[in-house]
Amino acid sequence: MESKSVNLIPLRTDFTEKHNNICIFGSGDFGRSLGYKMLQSGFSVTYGSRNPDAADMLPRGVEVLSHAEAAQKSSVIFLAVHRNHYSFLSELTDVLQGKILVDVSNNLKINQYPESNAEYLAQIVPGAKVVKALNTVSAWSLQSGTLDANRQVFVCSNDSKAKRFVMDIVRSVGLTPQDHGSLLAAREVENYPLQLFPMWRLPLCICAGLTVFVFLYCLLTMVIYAAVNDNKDVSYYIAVSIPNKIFPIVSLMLLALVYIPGVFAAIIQLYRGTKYRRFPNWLDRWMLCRKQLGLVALAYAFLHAIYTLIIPIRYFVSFRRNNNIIEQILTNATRSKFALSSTWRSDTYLALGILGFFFYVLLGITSLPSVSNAVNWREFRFVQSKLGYLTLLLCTGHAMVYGWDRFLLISRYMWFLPPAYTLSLVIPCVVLVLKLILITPCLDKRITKIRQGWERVSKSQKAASLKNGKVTV
Ligand SMILES: NC(=O)C1=CN([C@@H]2O[C@H](COP(=O)(O)OP(=O)(O)OC[C@H]3O[C@@H](n4cnc5c(N)ncnc54)[C@H](OP(=O)(O)O)[C@@H]3O)[C@@H](O)[C@H]2O)C=CC1
Ligand SMILES: [Cu+2]
Repeated sequence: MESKSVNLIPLRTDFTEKHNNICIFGSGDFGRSLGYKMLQSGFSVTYGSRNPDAADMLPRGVEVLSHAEAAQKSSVIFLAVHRNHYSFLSELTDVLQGKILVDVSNNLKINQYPESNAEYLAQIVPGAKVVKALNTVSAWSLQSGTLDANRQVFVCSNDSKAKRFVMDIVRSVGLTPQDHGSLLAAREVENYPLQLFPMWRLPLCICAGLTVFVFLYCLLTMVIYAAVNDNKDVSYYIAVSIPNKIFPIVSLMLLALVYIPGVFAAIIQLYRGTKYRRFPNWLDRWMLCRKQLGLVALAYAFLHAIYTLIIPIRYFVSFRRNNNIIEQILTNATRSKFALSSTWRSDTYLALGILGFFFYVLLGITSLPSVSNAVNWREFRFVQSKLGYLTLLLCTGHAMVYGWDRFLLISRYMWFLPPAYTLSLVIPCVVLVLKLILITPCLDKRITKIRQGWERVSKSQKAASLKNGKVTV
């Protein structure tokens, strides 16, 4: 509600008469919504259209003229026309001389043309000051006012004055302009709306790959093995039992994958003796998608928690339990005594799971922009690193106590394959052991020094600098 009232008040009042009039070429969806928004914000709007008389769906209170007439009414023209129709502008080069021409266009594919639409426009109308803006805002959100998700407007131009002017207009309609530099950046800006979750692709692919792998592993060792060896049909495991193995196993693997690149980075820096050299590309990409990896891991942990809660109400579980009791009554036998060690084991396993899940959720919450913006850098690092490792430790402990000594029992190896839970322990154990080594005082001190800018000078570098007469410390 508040955002709407802000949108209605012009934030800048020093526009002159001519500046206060905005010209829009094109009376289509975007042109219409933009005009509506401009009117709301206190600007007067003139449309340039091929058929001024036929443009009857435009907001009330606007003027509709031919392109040439409309252009004369304002010093800034928003071009709400698709790129493949820009050719009509070549006849208007005289009237567009010195005008600010705002390119709002998008393409259908990433890097569809050799040059950006804005650069192409600058070639067609060389006398105009071309500014790229507003292409990341949809016509629908402009008109309906649901701009909360995409308030940011990237603006770029070779003319800094024109760029500032357009940024002021953008601000006046309640959006947040972001200076993206020269027109060279237009290509990148035009690609933004076409990208589909770019940071999520790698984490989702890794997650999908691991899910398929663990599913096949469980299918083989649980369902197919039982069918082949014991002639038993346990295919119903596919609905709940196997997913409840996949979710915790993949979740723990993904959580470990969040922390392993940090460990690799520290090892690389220690080996190189400097932080002033780029990491390999694969490591950079991996580091950048850690948050997404963590969130996918959290989603799987959630599913594991829900699947675990429904275990007591499953038919097959209650059937087995009741059958066991009935059998004991009929044979008048007590099969098992209360085992203290098993009680400890199961309680520890559950407690570690609950605590691990709690910190998991806490990590997820602190990665939300609204929360991470409210904490300083040190607090953020504390939560993401220290609490992150604590979560990994608790969850690894949870999986270890769950499995206990099962990995030692040969009867648990189906076709020589270890029990599925052991798969989840490999990466976390590697990460935790490496981290333990890295936090030993001698290595920790060295890494801290490197991260503060210290560099190890190699013998050859020393010799070279001595040769050049330089003194190195
Ligand atoms: N729709 C959206 O949500 C968004 C659109 N954009 C961009 O805004 C621009 C306009 O999109 P949109 O409004 O959806 O498209 P429309 O097809 O709805 O409108 C385009 C307008 O361009 C004009 N036009 C069509 N053909 C020609 C031609 N041969 N010569 C001159 N003018 C012509 C017409 O206006 P008239 O009849 O008055 O001349 C027409 O209404 C595009 O570049 C698009 O990429 C950017 C962000 C979001
Ligand atoms: Cu669990």
